[in-house]
Amino acid sequence: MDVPLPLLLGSIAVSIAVCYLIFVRNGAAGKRRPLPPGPRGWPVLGNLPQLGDKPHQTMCALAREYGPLFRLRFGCAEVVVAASADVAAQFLRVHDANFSNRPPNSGAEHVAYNYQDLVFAPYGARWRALRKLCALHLFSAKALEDLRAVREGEVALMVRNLARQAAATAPVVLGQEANVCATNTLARATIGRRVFAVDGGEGAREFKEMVVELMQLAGVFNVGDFVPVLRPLDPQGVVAKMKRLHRRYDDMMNGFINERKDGGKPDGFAAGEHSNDLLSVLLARMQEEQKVDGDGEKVTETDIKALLLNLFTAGTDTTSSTVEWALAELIRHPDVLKEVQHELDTVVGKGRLVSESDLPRLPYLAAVIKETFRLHPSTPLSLPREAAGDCEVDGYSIPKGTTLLVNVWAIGRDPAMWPDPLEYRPARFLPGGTHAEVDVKGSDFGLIPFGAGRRICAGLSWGLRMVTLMTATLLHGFDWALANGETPDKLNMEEAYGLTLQRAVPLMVQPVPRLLPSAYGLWNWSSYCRCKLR
Ligand code: HEM
Repeated sequence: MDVPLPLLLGSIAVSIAVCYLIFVRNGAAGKRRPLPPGPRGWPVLGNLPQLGDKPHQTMCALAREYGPLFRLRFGCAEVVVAASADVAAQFLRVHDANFSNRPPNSGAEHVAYNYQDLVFAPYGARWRALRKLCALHLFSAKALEDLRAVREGEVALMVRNLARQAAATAPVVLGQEANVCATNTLARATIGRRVFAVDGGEGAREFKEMVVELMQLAGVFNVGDFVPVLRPLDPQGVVAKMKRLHRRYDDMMNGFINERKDGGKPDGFAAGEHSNDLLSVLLARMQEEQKVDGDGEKVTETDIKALLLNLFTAGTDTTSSTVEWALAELIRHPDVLKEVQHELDTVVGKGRLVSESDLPRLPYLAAVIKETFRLHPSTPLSLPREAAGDCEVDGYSIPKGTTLLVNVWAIGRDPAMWPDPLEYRPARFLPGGTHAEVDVKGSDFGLIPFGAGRRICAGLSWGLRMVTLMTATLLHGFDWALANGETPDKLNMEEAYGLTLQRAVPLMVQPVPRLLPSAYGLWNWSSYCRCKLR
């Protein structure tokens, strides 16, 4: 974009003045206690240019230099980064009430219906009501149990589809298969039907790309969010992309709602199956003119679209990319794969697929899932929080308005917490291991892939159940060979940064069925034998 020089210079001058005023104010506040240490930043932009293309890794390195609580400046915004379990616990347990809001950002404004969603809703009655709605209809113990057959059915469908593909020579893009499964499962629970054909197709690829694009855009530290006068200029083009993406999501959400209003269904999809799926409940509330929080505004179509958007974006790629990382780690660690398959064969046998009722009897599998979350948390910097008031943490002043980033990725690799932190070793979570009692549900701050405190992931119970069931079923159902002549020791494990942690190179595999054909619902022995013999 061409920006006239006088306008640019004027903008920078105003930015310097605004930032200076903020520093003077924060300097006065900081007299009581020092601000946390941190690297010196650039004029105006602060530390933004130093973040690199993988900010969670840069911030991990900075923690080694400045300690587990350090300070950055993004334009005019004060930022603190928590990079140890102890410091994270200070923020998310001791001071959680003070950090229960999210800072303003262009993603919430331009994609998430101007903060009308759940993820970015200000902490208060409306946020509470939205969480309650989700808990009641999707994530409570009862709702989870009611929807168990949906999850098991969709996972079985994915596995059957993979068993069919195993007879072909084309490699499978595992993340894509897992994404179709995660998305269809969530869709059946929320809008009462699948959104993709089981083998995915173009629509599924497009949807995954949309979620990945959203996560990439949300992961960009947008200069316009931090240097107010540069905001209208949108120097990185992020806002323009967000607006375009929002229109595509909005079309999709309108499609879901209009189809339900018309009582119809698009070609090729099963009719709606739940008269009490989340969409039905929300539409009924809208028609009855009920209020979201019993007190504020009535439920509107925008509320419904914003909530569905949250669920479809926060709940799909997070789940499928964790499954993809798990499979990649197990392909690299055949001894661990053998151990987990032995456990699965012993508990489940070879004549059927894994069911959710098997999961409590699979401790080694549970350890595999924890170890995967430790090394590959799907949101490496969690979601940001904002200080509602001044507070003190670890002897440092944290002024009101400071943005908090919790480096979940760095905490999972902290050598002070985890012996041999870079080694994939699930046994550390088994009885007798160094971390036998640790779980991922927000009370052990060394392992918080779902965050912690009041704003902990709303879909934790669903996400954890899906990741565990999908991984278990894939490991039980197949042996895995890498495609394209790749060898396990050379498998590329690089990360591509976004708000969620994608693999830089998607995992391409050849599944080789290892159960009786009837377990997959396959009765065609010839196609089964062909894939067994390859
Ligand atoms: C592997 C799966 C998942 C991971 C690792 C994950 C991780 C996270 C994290 C780190 C946060 C921020 C928590 C914080 O601020 O402390 C979050 C928030 C959230 N997640 Fe998840 N998530 C997953 C699956 C899901 C699913 C399946 C859904 C819904 C279908 C979901 C919906 C949400 C929502 C609505 C929030 C915002 C909560 C709030 O602001 O109150 N997530 N998630």
